[in-house]
Amino acid sequence: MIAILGAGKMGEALLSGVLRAGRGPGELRATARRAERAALLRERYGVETVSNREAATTADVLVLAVKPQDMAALLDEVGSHVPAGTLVISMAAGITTGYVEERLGEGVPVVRVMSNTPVHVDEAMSVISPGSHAGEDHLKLAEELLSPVGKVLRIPESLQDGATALSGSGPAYFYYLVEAMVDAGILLGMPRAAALEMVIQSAVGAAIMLRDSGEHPVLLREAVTSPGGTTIAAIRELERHGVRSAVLEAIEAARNRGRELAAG
Ligand SMILES: NC(=O)C1=CN([C@@H]2O[C@H](COP(=O)(O)OP(=O)(O)OC[C@H]3O[C@@H](n4cnc5c(N)ncnc54)[C@H](O)[C@@H]3O)[C@@H](O)[C@H]2O)C=CC1
Ligand SMILES: O=C(O)[C@@H]1CCC=N1
Repeated sequence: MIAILGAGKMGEALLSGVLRAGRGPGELRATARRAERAALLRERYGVETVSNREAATTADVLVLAVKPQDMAALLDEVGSHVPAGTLVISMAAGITTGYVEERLGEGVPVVRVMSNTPVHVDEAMSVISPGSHAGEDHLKLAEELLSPVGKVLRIPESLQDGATALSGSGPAYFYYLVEAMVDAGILLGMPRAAALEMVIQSAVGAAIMLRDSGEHPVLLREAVTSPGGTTIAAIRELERHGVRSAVLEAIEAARNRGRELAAG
């Protein structure tokens, strides 16, 4: 049985993905802080909602999906009740496997995951790392749970905060760019709906070409950039305003913030 502790945005998305992948609601449990939230999860997915303690003592796989700031309290509540054979999967930004392990009984295996919101459409990027008691079987189990909702990649835990900054937060950067491009359309006198449609379809087309063409992004951009044409006029402005450097610094800042989160 898989229990999701703190089924908020990410926990619910994973829950619905696991159900879409063919598991029955009887194989899942969820916990929530508020009674209305628990009722909504029961109604929407047909899963049983239980207390954190009950989930911790009965699950084979325990998914911790609370905010990093709530992790200490959750682990204080359930840590000593998790049997040694349970796989604990932590989805929180910044929280290390060591942090989770030291709040559980000796030898409980922990896998750290950084996923992202496209889990809603089975296009997540999930990056996993084993803690000190997790072996190949535990990683395989985590992969089995996450692969129906997107891609899964194994990385060393030292790169997890970087992955959080790059792919965990990644969708937000693309949405931000879309927002800015739609504003540019408004500036040029486009109706908002038309601007939004043009930008979203360009984003979808570009994303599918990036994924499916096998071409490097530089070559794809060069193919759009005609000599003396319109695209290079735009690229010159992006370079003049230091957008590439801003992206590097922004993602580094996100990585650094991830490092701070476990400290509370
Ligand atoms: N939102 C995102 O794009 C991503 C979030 N994450 C990580 O996923 C985790 C969850 O994030 P969201 O789903 O966005 O947050 P959220 O706030 O939507 O969900 C967390 C849920 O946990 C519940 N909760 C807190 N303490 C609890 C407790 N002791 N018992 C039961 N329920 C409890 C809250 O009421 C809330 O519903 C975070 O650790 C975050 O770092 C990871 C990747 C992407
Ligand atoms: O902003 C955050 O802290 C979370 C982690 C990755 C995406 N959202």
